[in-house]
Amino acid sequence: MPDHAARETALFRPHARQVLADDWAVLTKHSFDLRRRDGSWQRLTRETYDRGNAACALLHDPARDCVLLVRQFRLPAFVQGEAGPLIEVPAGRLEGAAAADRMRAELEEEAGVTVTAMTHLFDLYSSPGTVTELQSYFIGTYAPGDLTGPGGGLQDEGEDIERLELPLDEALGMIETGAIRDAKTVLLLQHLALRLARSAAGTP
Ligand SMILES: Nc1nc2c(ncn2[C@@H]2O[C@H](COP(=O)(O)OP(=O)(O)O[C@H]3O[C@H](CO)[C@@H](O)[C@H](O)[C@@H]3O)[C@@H](O)[C@H]2O)c(=O)[nH]1
Ligand SMILES: [Mg+2]
Repeated sequence: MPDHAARETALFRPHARQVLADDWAVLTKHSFDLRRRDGSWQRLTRETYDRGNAACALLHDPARDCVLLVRQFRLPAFVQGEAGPLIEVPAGRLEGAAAADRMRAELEEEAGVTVTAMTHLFDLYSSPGTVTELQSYFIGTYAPGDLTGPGGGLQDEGEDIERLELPLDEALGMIETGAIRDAKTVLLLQHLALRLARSAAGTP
């Protein structure tokens, strides 16, 4: 990733940087001057957590009107009080690869699906107050014959991922009850519902 935090702009003047942790991801404390809207400069410190960029994808089977999701244990959600594993769309870190290529590989690894038709929607910040991550969102279709592998994730990386196929309406209902509360998953399910409603109404 280019080092934009070292760059002086009309808004931002870097002052000092300290790496607080450099292990799984990099936690950095930045000191910088920020130009306020009245033209004055203010010295600030902020921390960034850099775990690279990521991609996520929602696959829909139009014939059965169901979606392909995964369920896995997430420690940060458990720390927050989540009782069990989280239901999510397949997703993964890019590790330097192109987003579409990495996403196809993640779909194989996590959900055992070989995807043919997939469209890039947009790139969104996951949590821009803290995390540098930009996440590429994809949507696509699949059929039962595309479920060619076992999925499950990489055991030697500690992954134990369950594949779920749910009717779209049931998945949308699970957002209302709180059974699905991973933000990227909610966003993609609602995006799909909106797309299908617009296409049924003949709206482009
Ligand atoms: N050793 C170690 N491994 C970690 C750590 N954090 C995560 N891992 C492991 O690293 C792997 C990363 O798997 P990916 O599939 O590449 O990423 P992801 O965790 O699914 O990330 C996606 O989903 C997250 C949850 O919604 C998102 O936060 C993230 O942005 C991304 O979309 C997983 O095996 C995970 O357990 C850590 O601190 N240390
Ligand atoms: Mg993953």
